[in-house]
Amino acid sequence: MTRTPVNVTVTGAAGQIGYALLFRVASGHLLGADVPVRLRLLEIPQAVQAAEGTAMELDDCAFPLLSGIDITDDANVAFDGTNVALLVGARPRTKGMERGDLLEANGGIFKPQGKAINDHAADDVKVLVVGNPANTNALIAQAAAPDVPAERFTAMTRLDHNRALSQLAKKTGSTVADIRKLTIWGNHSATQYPDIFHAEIGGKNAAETVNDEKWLADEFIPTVAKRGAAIIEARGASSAASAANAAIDHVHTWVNGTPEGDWTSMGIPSDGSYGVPEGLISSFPVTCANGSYEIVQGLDVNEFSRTRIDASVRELAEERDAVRGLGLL
Ligand SMILES: NC(=O)c1ccc[n+]([C@@H]2O[C@H](COP(=O)([O-])OP(=O)(O)OC[C@H]3O[C@@H](n4cnc5c(N)ncnc54)[C@H](O)[C@@H]3O)[C@@H](O)[C@H]2O)c1
Ligand SMILES: O=C(O)C[C@H](O)C(=O)O
Repeated sequence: MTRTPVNVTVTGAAGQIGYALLFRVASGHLLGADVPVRLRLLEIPQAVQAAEGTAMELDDCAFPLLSGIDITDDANVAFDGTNVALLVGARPRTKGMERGDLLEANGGIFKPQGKAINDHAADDVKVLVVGNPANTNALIAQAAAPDVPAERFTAMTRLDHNRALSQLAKKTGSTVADIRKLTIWGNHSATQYPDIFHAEIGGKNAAETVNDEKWLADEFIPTVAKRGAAIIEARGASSAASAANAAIDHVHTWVNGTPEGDWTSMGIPSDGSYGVPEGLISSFPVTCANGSYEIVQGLDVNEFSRTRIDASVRELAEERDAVRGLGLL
């Protein structure tokens, strides 16, 4: 193998999502079937041994693209030279909690990790925050990394995007492959807004095809927004395989681009577009090309959408103020 391996750091490597994620990173699904990777696994000291067990299994898969695995409990080591950082390690919520309830428990993880990324990561580092509350944790990490361009810090709303695709396909008797230009706006929380007004199904406008505002307001939006809680209720544990899959999708699209005529949803630092205050990490419709993303501009936002986007953005501002109060920003 002649190509230099890409360093991929995964935090929380011994957790549920870590277990579903690492094998796909190592087999080429994250970056491409011709891109060798070196894995850097970060865990808390008590879970290092479990991460070593996973590393043994990774070895046993004999993945041709996997050039090595390092395991550490030191963030400065884990992020040394990292090109892609997947920040998964954080506590998941349990039944009855909202993701925002994790702010205090998890927020403290992301400031030192942001600093370690600032001080040690490769110049081209791309960061995806999965640990909840993902948007605000990404904001904390980004604020602690002033030397890294802010736009490299992103939060995962691709799971919400994928959930919305599936719900819309079911409702309309289409397949997810028929659907384009769906958007998740705002926070990865119960206030998020899955928007089908610009989406297309087989080239036709999705909202017109559905033609059922009651379904949109009372079924589609709450089903997507509360899917995480429904999974916790049913499984007794938060989503893991679908979350890992969405993390793979997020980074793969960021690196390899969105298909012509489509876009995706990513939590990214706002540049003020669509009235979202600059700096908040909010989900937007984006296109990706050449390893960068751009917000899709010029979409007409109707009143139904405006109210919902504003509510979710308000929550993001409140979360930002709360972590500022905790000294994390
Ligand atoms: N954004 C999303 O769409 C989405 C989807 C699913 C889950 N999540 C979130 O992802 C996070 C992880 O979920 P999980 O199911 O894998 O949880 P888990 O409890 O199974 O695993 C978390 C792992 O993180 C480790 N960890 C804790 N603190 C750490 C630190 N400072 N550094 C490194 N590792 C650390 C723990 O030891 C544990 O192994 C949760 O916060 C969950 O809510 C987000
Ligand atoms: O809902 C959760 O707490 C886990 C995750 O964010 C999800 O959306 O499944």
